[in-house]
Amino acid sequence: MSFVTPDQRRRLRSSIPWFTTPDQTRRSGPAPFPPFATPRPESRRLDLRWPDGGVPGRSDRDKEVNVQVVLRCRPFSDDEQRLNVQKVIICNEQKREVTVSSKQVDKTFTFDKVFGINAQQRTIYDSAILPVVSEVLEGFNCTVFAYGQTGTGKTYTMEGGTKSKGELATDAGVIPRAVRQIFDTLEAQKADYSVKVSFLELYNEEITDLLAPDGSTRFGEERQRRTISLMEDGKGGVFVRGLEEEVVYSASDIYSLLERGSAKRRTADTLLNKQSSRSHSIFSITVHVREATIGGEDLIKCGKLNLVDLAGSENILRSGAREGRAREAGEINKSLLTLGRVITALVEHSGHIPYRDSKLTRLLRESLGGKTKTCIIATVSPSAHCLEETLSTLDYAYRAKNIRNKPEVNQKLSKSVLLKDLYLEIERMKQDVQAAREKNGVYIPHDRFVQNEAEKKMVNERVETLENELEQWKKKANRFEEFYNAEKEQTLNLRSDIKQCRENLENVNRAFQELQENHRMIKSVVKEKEFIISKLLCSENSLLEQTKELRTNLETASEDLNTLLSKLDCKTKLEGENHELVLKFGFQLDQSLRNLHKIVIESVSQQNQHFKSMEKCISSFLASKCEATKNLESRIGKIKDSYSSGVAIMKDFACSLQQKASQNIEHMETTFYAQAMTIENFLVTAVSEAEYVLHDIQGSLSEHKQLVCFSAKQQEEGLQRNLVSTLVISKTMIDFFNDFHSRVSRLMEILEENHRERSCQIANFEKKFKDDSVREEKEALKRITTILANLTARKTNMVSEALKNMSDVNIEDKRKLEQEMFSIQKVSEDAKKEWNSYIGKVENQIQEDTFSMAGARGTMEHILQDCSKKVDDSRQQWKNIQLVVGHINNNSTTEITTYVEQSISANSTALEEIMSTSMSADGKFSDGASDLLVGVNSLPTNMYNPEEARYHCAKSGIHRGIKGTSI
Ligand SMILES: Nc1ncnc2c1ncn2[C@@H]1O[C@H](COP(=O)(O)OP(=O)(O)OP(=O)(O)O)[C@@H](O)[C@H]1O
Repeated sequence: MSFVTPDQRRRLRSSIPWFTTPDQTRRSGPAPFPPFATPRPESRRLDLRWPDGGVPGRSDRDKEVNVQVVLRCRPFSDDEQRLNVQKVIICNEQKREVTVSSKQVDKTFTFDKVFGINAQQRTIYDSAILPVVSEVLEGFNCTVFAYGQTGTGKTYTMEGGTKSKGELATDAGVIPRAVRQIFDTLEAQKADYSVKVSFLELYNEEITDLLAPDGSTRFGEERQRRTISLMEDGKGGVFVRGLEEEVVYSASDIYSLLERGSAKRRTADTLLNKQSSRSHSIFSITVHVREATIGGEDLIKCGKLNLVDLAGSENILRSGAREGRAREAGEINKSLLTLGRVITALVEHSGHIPYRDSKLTRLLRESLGGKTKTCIIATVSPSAHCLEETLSTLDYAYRAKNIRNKPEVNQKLSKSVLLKDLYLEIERMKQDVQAAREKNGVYIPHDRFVQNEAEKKMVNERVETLENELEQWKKKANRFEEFYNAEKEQTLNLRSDIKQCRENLENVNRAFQELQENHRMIKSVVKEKEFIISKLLCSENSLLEQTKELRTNLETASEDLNTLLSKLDCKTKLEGENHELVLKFGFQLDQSLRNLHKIVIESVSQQNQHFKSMEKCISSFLASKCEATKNLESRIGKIKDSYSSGVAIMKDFACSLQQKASQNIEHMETTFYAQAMTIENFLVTAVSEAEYVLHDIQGSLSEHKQLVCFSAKQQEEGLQRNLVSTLVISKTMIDFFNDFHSRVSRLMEILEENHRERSCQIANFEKKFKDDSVREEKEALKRITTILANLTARKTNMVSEALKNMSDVNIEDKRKLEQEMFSIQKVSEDAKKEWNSYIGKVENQIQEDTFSMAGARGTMEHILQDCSKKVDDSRQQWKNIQLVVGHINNNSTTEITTYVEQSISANSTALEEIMSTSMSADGKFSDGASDLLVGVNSLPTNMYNPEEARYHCAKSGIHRGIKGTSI
């Protein structure tokens, strides 16, 4: 291999992949790697080795690491000191905490490292950046970027204060220190290496090459500011087409390039920073290190360090930016905003990360969530004036801590591939030189060239845009395809799951429906029972009401009866009064008769006197007088007879009335007694019937209760059985899984053991091989030709022996694995069998349960029918009772009314009879009295002779009768 010497230093113009691995570089453009340019041409064996001695290991690939975030607080500027600005930032480097403390806020943030105002550049570099640069030399791609408000020391941190080409100044920043570390390490390792650098600026979304040659030609300025384009590499990465990489041979080379590039950076004087960077800059150092392998072929290890100095976020008002500067600041803020959105999306694991929204995020894509190791240096000001921006920076940085990258070691390249690329590049350059020398290229006027260039640029841009779009579409299509496939797979899985679920659901639904049905039935039965009971209670209540009503009616009837009895009493009283009246009348009559008798005696005595005086005179008239007396006597007898007959009639009538009334009362009493008895009997019957019905209902209820209890018990038993079987099966499953787990862990142990054994064997083999190689090399020096054959044979034997051993081990492993698999299969089979038996058991159980439930349902239906029939019967009975009670009530009312009416009419008839009898007696009496008066009056008063009358009386016996009456 021929190395290029320092005097062959030249610029390599290439299409440089951005933040990508060398294999991607190879694909993207011709001859991307410089020849090895170590200023020590002698070839040496390298001491540098990959940790795993080869391609990056699986563990490397899978390992995710968080983005490291370092916070730095700058000291007060002179102006701030002069104005005595309040300090709001307190840094605790030990605790790695930074506290923002002011009147408005008091907030503490923790970072991976925290550096206060007194932190030196060297301290920061040694503790935060040095490990990162070491990783670059191990073959990783690493990025360090500074982020913060304008004027907080990003450029100071990255580049440093004073620039010196020789020794590092104390305030030298990250870039010069990293360059120094890289060269020092490589030199110390005496490695064959090549280092190249690039320096680009991103200003207003345009990329310019800061290392492009100065305006040596008249188109210099134009070339200097010529924008270059960012291209997609088709594998998710980007590369900057036309960015020049400068091969460097020493640290001082880089310093001068850095100085040159920095001088070209767009800066401006703002209120917050006298030399404020108005663009983002990316300084990249790519290191290639050659290392020899066992096979003798050289491999090239590659690492890349990207040092990013972002333009400061700024408050346009406070930075005093106007017009162009304000637009510029707007662009800066926009790209930083996109960076913020990317960080947020990464932290929140959003499906879409908006990398494509700005060129800055496209360039930093691999550093944020990619395969690069990243360290962010967040810079803040201690000043209270910057509180808002400081908080925003701290929030931003704090969120960025959660971004996880998957760093991967770059794949090593073989020397031959590298050489091929270099030859191609040399060939292309030769052709260029030849064309220039022979002047057989294309020569056109400058204006046309500028025009053509402009057109080319436009076309390029258009192509780039179209390529981007195409790439995007392709990506989208891929995404959709992936999504479609995933969806398809998921749909299939889901379908089978759904099928399974449906089956399960159907089973569960069936069981649930059955249970629901049973529950519903039981509920309805209970409801019906409740309804029946409530109805019975209602009817009982209404019966009680009716009974009460009946009692009230009876009471009313008995009151009526009492009234009737009192009326009868009245009537009896009236009759008594009548009797008294009759007696009085008889007494008065007697009195009258006595009076009459007296009068008659007086008359007789007078007549006797007359008789005596006129005995002689009226003796002639005695005959007539005797006749008249006889008539009178007969009339008096008649009156006496009629009077006594009247009294007897009255007495008979009163007796008959008395008899009738007592008969009536007796009749009524018997009727009422009979009615009361009927009602009582009826009530007794009704109550006994009701009791019977209630007893029946209670019986059926208790029957139901028993049945429900029985079915519940049966269900409980079934569930218990299910539970037991579930427990058994779960225990079996747990046992199975435990067994499975123990077997798997045993398998793992065996595998690990095998792995260890194999590693051990390999290491032994390697060691042995090395020892043998050294020994054999020594021997080979002596007996190169003869021993070479033996050596080869021995090596072959050794290799075959080792291979045999390995294959034996493999066979053994396979056997063990097969054994384990067999046992696992057996366990699975057992589990399957148990599961099937369990399913059978469960099915039988369910069938039994279903059968018993059907039986219970039939019985319940039967009982319900009985119950409803009984309820109908009882309803009918109660209706009958109602009718009978109504009938009895009506009858008794009618009978009582009739009796009362009859009694009233009988009473009135009796009264009428009494009246008529009394009147007829009166008439007869008055007739007799008048007759008597007439007879008395008809007697001759002048001829009355008492002697004659006495004579006549004596003759007729009247005198005796009168005397007897008076006695
Ligand atoms: N840690 C520090 N020690 C001493 N001086 C510092 C420190 N940090 C920053 N400075 C000074 O502060 C000023 C602004 O720093 P610098 O230009 O690096 O800020 P910046 O963040 O890059 O600003 P911008 O975003 O505007 O470019 C400089 O004069 C610099 O020397």
